[in-house]
Amino acid sequence: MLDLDSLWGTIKADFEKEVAPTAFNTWISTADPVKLTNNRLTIKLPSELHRDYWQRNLTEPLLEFTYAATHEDIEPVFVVAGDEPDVAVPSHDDKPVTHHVRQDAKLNPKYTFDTFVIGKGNQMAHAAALVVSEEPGVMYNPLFFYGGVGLGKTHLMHAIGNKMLVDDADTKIKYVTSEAFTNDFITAIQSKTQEQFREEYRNVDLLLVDDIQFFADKEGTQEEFFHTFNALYDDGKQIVLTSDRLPNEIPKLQDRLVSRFAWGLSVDITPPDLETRIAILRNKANADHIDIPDETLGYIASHIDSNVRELEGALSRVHAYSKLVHAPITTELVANSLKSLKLDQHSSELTIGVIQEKVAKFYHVSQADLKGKKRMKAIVMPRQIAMYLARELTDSSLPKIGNEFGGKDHTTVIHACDKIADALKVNAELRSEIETLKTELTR
Ligand SMILES: Nc1ncnc2c1ncn2[C@@H]1O[C@H](COP(=O)(O)OP(=O)(O)OP(=O)(O)O)[C@@H](O)[C@H]1O
Repeated sequence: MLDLDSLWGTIKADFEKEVAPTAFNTWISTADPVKLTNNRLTIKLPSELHRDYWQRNLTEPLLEFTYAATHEDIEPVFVVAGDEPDVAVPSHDDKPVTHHVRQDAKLNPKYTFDTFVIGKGNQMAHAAALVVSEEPGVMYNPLFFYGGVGLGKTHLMHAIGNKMLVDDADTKIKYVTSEAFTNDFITAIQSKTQEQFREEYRNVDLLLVDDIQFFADKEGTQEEFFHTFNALYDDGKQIVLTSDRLPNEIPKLQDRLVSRFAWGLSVDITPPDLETRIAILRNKANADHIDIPDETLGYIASHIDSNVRELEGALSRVHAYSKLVHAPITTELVANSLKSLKLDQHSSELTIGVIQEKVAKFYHVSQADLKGKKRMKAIVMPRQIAMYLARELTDSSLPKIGNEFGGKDHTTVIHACDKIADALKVNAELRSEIETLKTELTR
């Protein structure tokens, strides 16, 4: 995330291109960004009139510009100079304790239970999250969410934290991705501040670690995490983890971690069905004040069935497009612009069969061999490449991919993907072959 000054510099430059010079001097130059915390950007304005103007006319472009600069949803908070005690930039000494806590937590305020749409694929995960937020450290510890990308694992994780903060603003929460944990740990070693690191990670009521599949292969980090886990667990503190797969499917994850993760509850999230996708779109449209008929929401939802992130992106593009062409959103408008709205890139157009055909031809093997059981290298490698590409380029689940390769188990697919991912790191020739295949397949 950019710092406040750089972010504001980018926003101002964007506004400068967008509005007339007089308007720029009147409204933009007089605005003073005072803080950026928890995805809330506080902007101090000289008068009520300025605030009204920003709220009515400048919020929409501001949201667009902040999103373009940060790839995050930043909520603007407008305060009028002199009105608001919170306006002054607090010195480190007078910051309320809760600010430290919230800032550390780095929770997205929009990821709450209220904004989460419950459907068949996430019902169980939602229920478990709710229980944990009400009675942390008691029932399901650790709580482990797993499933494909963009299906709401992070959202639910933050919802637990946000709920706990509502119940008690002093709750100490730490949210990190496994990569951030690893980086913090390495920095601590380099700067000899391990004590501080431990203090920071073990002195919390709730620890949220996202995407722990990236702990694979990281021996030292796993060791440290093991001790962090034990310290928190023994203290009755809640731990919530997410991953794209079950702990025992994460390669090179120490057995003692796998077994500890199994102490609590592991629950998967699967892609939403059509009704849930429509409900998610409806919620998002309402939240963002986008005027769109139900029929059109249904139309979009039927085109995007991969994940919720894609779904939200599609709605934003449709919204931006309707503003660009100064036309209300209708099914006709969307249907006529499928290409420019990137809604026709339905990933199911690229089937696993097509990938198999292309890979077989490229490596001079038969498609039947790719689906078969032969173990010689000349066949195993193309088979693994085809599985890898199926995982990368389609939205098919692991079991579905396994199925299309002659009924193989999903762990075989995971193994193949990991093998190729590892080989790609060291094998330049393979990198170029896969690039060529990808280009041909996505053309
Ligand atoms: N059921 C839902 N209701 C409302 N919004 C949802 C739901 N599921 C996901 N989303 C939204 O979809 C987007 C992607 O979700 P999220 O980041 O939680 O996915 P994820 O499973 O953590 O993916 P990744 O593995 O890529 O990190 C977020 O904006 C989130 O708010």
